Amino acid sequence: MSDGEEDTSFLPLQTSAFPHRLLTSDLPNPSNQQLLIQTLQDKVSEFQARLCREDAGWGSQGLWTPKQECRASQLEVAPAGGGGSSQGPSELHPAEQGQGLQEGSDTQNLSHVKDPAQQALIGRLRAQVGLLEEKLLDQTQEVERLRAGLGATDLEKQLEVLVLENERLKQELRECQRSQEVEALRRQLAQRDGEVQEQQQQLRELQQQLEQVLQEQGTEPQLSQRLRAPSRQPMLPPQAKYLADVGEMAFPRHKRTLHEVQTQAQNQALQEQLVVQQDLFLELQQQLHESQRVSSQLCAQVLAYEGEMERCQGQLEAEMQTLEEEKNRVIEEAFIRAESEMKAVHQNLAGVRMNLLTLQPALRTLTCDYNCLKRQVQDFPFMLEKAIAEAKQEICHVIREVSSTNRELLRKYKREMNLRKRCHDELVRLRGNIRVFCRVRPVGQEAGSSGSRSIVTFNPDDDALLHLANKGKLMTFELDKVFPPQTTQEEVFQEVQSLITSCIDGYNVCIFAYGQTGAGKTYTMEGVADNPGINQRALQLLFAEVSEKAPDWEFRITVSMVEIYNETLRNLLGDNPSERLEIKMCPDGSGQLYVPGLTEISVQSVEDINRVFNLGYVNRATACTNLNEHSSRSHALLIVTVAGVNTTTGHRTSGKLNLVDLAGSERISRSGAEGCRLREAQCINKSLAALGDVIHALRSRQPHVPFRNSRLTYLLQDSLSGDSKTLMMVQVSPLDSNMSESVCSLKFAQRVRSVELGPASATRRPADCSPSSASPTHDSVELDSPPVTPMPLPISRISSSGSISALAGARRKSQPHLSSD
Ligand SMILES: Nc1ncnc2c1ncn2[C@@H]1O[C@H](COP(=O)(O)OP(=O)(O)OP(=O)(O)O)[C@@H](O)[C@H]1O
Repeated sequence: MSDGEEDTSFLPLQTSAFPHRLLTSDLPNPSNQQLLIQTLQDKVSEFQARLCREDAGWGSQGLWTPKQECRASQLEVAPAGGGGSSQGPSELHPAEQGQGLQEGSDTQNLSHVKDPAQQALIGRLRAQVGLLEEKLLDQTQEVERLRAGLGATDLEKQLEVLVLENERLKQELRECQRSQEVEALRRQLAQRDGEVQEQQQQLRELQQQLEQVLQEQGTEPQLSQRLRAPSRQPMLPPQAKYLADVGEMAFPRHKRTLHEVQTQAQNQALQEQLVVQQDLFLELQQQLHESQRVSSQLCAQVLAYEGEMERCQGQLEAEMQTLEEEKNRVIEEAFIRAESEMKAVHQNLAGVRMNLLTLQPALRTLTCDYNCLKRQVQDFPFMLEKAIAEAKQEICHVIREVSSTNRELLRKYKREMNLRKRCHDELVRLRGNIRVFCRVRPVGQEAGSSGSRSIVTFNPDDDALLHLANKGKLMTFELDKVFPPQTTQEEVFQEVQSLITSCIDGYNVCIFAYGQTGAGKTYTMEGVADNPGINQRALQLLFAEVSEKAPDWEFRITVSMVEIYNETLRNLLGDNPSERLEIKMCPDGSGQLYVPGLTEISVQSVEDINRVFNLGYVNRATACTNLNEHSSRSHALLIVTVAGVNTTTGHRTSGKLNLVDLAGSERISRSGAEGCRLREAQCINKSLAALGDVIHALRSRQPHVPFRNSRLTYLLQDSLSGDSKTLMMVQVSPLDSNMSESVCSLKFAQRVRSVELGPASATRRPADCSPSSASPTHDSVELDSPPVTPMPLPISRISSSGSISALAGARRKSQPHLSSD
């Protein structure tokens, strides 16, 4: 070792931080620590044992050299600095060193160690090791306790893996180092042992030689002899041999010199051996440095692992702290929540208790009710049987009462019906069986109306008055009802529907539309497609009334369509519309009239009516070239027969509704007609005049009614006589261009209506009328014919069944249709 080089191989272990930190660290596996400590202790012990052996070897020779003293002083003073080697031989005696060993450490099991300093050092180390082992055990138990309390976490698992890895690396390192060191130490030990033995042998031989030389100083011959026998001193160095030779020559003078030389030679040899030992010692020191360096590395690793473990433990503790705080917080929240819930539950419980207390009386009441009901249920079959029997008796009694009441009601109903009919008859009688209405058509829709103005005015306070401005004079006409131009078809029909329904009761009814051409007769009777007139509405009303009376009454409604042109009667629903029909006396001697060949078609719905009207208009069109012209000059009759039977009483009724669209009432002088037109006009005027005469005669209760003056009145004889009801609808144009015709029409209406009504005659119902009354039998009966008692005219004694399905597709444009709705 050179001066200034710091030898730390013999630093006291208690001053090093390594063992303390190693043992006080929180290593998870104490067995690893113990193993490491044990390894270090073994190394120290082995090194100490080797030193002891060396010391023992030196001590056995009884020699103490300054070098040995110097090494001992280095063991003690090395921590103070690196000048141990330069301080020279220590003043400390070996005996004092042994005393220090006994005072400073446990000398147990250290008897083999001669060096007291080493013994003290080892004792202190062992004491530290024992102290640290106790600390380590405590730490290990603390770690185990924490681990048991926390359970395995990810951090702990990671720590365990690191520890296992650390242990494995340490083990490998220890095994490697131990095997290398043990091997090296063994070799060194063996070498040192050999060298020591060889040196001891040489020393023993030198001592023997020295003793012999000393003995020979007293015994020259023995010395000379020994000096002459070089073969016996083969180990003497050449200098000694040379000195022996010189001694032999100058023995007395060089005896002392020889002794000195030999001593020097021996010292030199010992010096050389000491140098070798020092080299060996330096080598061992280097090995110890190497071992300490490895130990330092291991300590660094252990420190790193300790840091890692401390960090992990810190994290673990922080996590535990966080979990603990979280647990406390959750427990506190749960406690608060549980308290509030408990409070709510207590409140609910209190409410439930209150409800329970409240419900108990109700429960008792319900229990009583239940028991009562139970008894009632048990008694129910008997009560039910009894109640059923009573109910049956009561029902039978009620049925009997209802039957008697029904009979009484039926009787009252019949009486009321008769009373109603009598009242109606009385009303009609008071109002007159013949009524005259006037309808003024609107301006602007008449042919040739341009430049003309209205001359008709109305009285807003009296709907029976009509004023006509004629050449500066205001003519006033009084009728039963005046319809101004704005009157709708529905309003007109409402005024006539009472007449129509009376035919269901067995009355005969005639409704005439009278007026000049274009005054609106056809519009009033037939109407237009989207606004039907009286014909369609009358049939629709009849259907409604008949259905209302069902099932007490069964009705059959039949229709016939007839045209009278130039006093010729034609069947519009027959197969041959051109065929002329005749009005004949019934051959059974009843005196009733009938029209042989007149077609009657039974209708039951709106669709049937439309088909009948189509057929009538088609047949009317085929009989003439110009339908419009022809229609203005012919009378069109729609004859509706309503026959009913009471399903209860068997009472029968039969009424006839005649809806007549008369021909235009123009004067011949105005039209200037000639030839055929003149004959047409003559026929029209004749029939219209005959109609006026008949109505006048009927209204004035004349004993003779000239029915036979025209085909029209003759055909309608049964519907005009007796208690039949007649309505004359006079159509008037309001234009001044039609002034004269309007005046004529209104005068005709006035003449018909102005007849004074006579005392009420004993009218008879058609069903009650006796057909035996005398009636004119000749067609040429004039107005002065003897009075006749009106009687019904049986029109269709022989009727051909009309085929509705054979209707042609052609249809007159103005033909209105009833809606099936
Ligand atoms: N009140 C009314 N409202 C609206 N239009 C009417 C009215 N009266 C008549 N008309 C119209 O006047 C025209 C002639 O009427 P309509 O054919 O009914 O006369 P008419 O008296 O029957 O003639 P004709 O004697 O030639 O048959 C028709 O187009 C008809 O639609």
